[in-house]
Amino acid sequence: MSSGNPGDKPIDRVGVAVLGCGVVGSQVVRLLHEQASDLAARVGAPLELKGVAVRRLDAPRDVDVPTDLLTTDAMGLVARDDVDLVIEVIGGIEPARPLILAALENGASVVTANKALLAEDGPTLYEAAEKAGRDLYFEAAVAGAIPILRPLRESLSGDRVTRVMGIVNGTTNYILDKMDTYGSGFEEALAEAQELGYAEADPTADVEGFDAAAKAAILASLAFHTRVTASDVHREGITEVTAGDVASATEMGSVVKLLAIAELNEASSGESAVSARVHPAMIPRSHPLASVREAYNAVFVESEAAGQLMFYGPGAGGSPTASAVLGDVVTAARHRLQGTTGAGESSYADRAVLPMGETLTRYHVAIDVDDRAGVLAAVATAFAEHDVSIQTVRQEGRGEDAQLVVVSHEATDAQLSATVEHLRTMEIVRDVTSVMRVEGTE
Ligand SMILES: NC(=O)C1=CN([C@@H]2O[C@H](COP(=O)(O)OP(=O)(O)OC[C@H]3O[C@@H](n4cnc5c(N)ncnc54)[C@H](O)[C@@H]3O)[C@@H](O)[C@H]2O)C=CC1
Ligand SMILES: N[C@@H](CC=O)C(=O)O
Ligand code: NA
Repeated sequence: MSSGNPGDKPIDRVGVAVLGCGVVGSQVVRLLHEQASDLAARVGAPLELKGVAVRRLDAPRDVDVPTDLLTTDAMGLVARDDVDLVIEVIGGIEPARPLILAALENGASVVTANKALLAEDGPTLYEAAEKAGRDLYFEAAVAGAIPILRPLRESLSGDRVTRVMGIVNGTTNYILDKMDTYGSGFEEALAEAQELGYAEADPTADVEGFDAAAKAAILASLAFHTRVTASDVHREGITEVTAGDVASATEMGSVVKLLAIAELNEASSGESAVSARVHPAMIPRSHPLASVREAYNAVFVESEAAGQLMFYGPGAGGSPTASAVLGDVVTAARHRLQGTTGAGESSYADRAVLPMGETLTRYHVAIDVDDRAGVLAAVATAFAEHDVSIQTVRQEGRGEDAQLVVVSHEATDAQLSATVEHLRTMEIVRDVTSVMRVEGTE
């Protein structure tokens, strides 16, 4: 805890502005109203809603807002002297960034759910908060309602986190779960996820892995006390995942999940470096993350002293996300009343980010081959030429339908992808039908 701004005048109520009244904003406004007396008791003073900035005054919304509180002038609302706390739930980079910066400059604390902005330009915002002596909280930005950032920032700050692996995008988990459980098509499952309010305004952010990559950057920064931005994160989405991949995973007793992984590795220099990546992977059905269904999220944290911890819950949707926002609001409002701030950003470690090619991983490769003598040996030789050791090989079918399914031991991603390229050029290989990383096994 540090002192807020020495020039602050004491306040006996906390003026709140909400920017954006969509899926999340409408639920924040609802809870501010419905839980007003509990929130006041927890904060120690009433939270007074001063205004709600919207794009269109006459748009339909999921909450009734008194018309005198609605405004289309978000910047004007943020500039008001009676606004002590700004909740930004517009999303995206502009105009969220200038609004948050203006709020902090004007002496308001900020609570945001905006992972895209934090992962792109977090340091600018952290510095502005530090300079203003105000809080900047963003628990809702990663894994919705699940308390994960505060545990990393506070509860685990006495431990040494070594790995964070999670399902942090509800939309893609919903789609993969529907493909796995009901054999649903991709488009149909995405439309359902949009209907349920899980998807981003542009669902490309979900299905191409941008949203999960932003969250991976935030998780890596907090877990390893360093600065990782979204552009440092290796990113692959789920648009290339086929029904064949899902079936191949089922054959293996596994399931396909979009994973966000942040871990401490050793760089070629010998220094410790951060690996941050988002990609689909096969995990065994016995792994705790395999049972994460629908739009639920879960984050698996490994640390030196605590061992393994798992955080699980609703990762998307208006009401769950509003729960995380309100938790931050209570803390920031309390600090504002007490004239203090919480622990700020901790990025003392300044670690390098490991390129994906140097990251150790494992591959599952399904190959259609000619069923004749020497095929298995030729495939094994291709793996050996790239110094990749094979853990298991399974042959399925015969003749025209022969297929080899190979699971490798750990190797660098560069070695593994070179092996796959090599296989594609071999005369006995008719097609490489499924390539996927494998996680969650020894
Ligand atoms: N929907 C979800 O499940 C979750 C969303 N988030 C994050 O919460 C934020 C909000 O997301 P949603 O509510 O889902 O998006 P949304 O698109 O439903 O809501 C955003 C609202 O902001 C309004 N808006 C746009 N420009 C504005 C402006 N200049 N002034 C005032 N209002 C403006 C839009 O009209 C819209 O109603 C995003 O950062 C998102 O990434 C985080 C966790 C979960
Ligand atoms: N679009 C996101 C919303 C929460 O962050 C998701 O699907 O998880
Ligand atoms: Na969260």
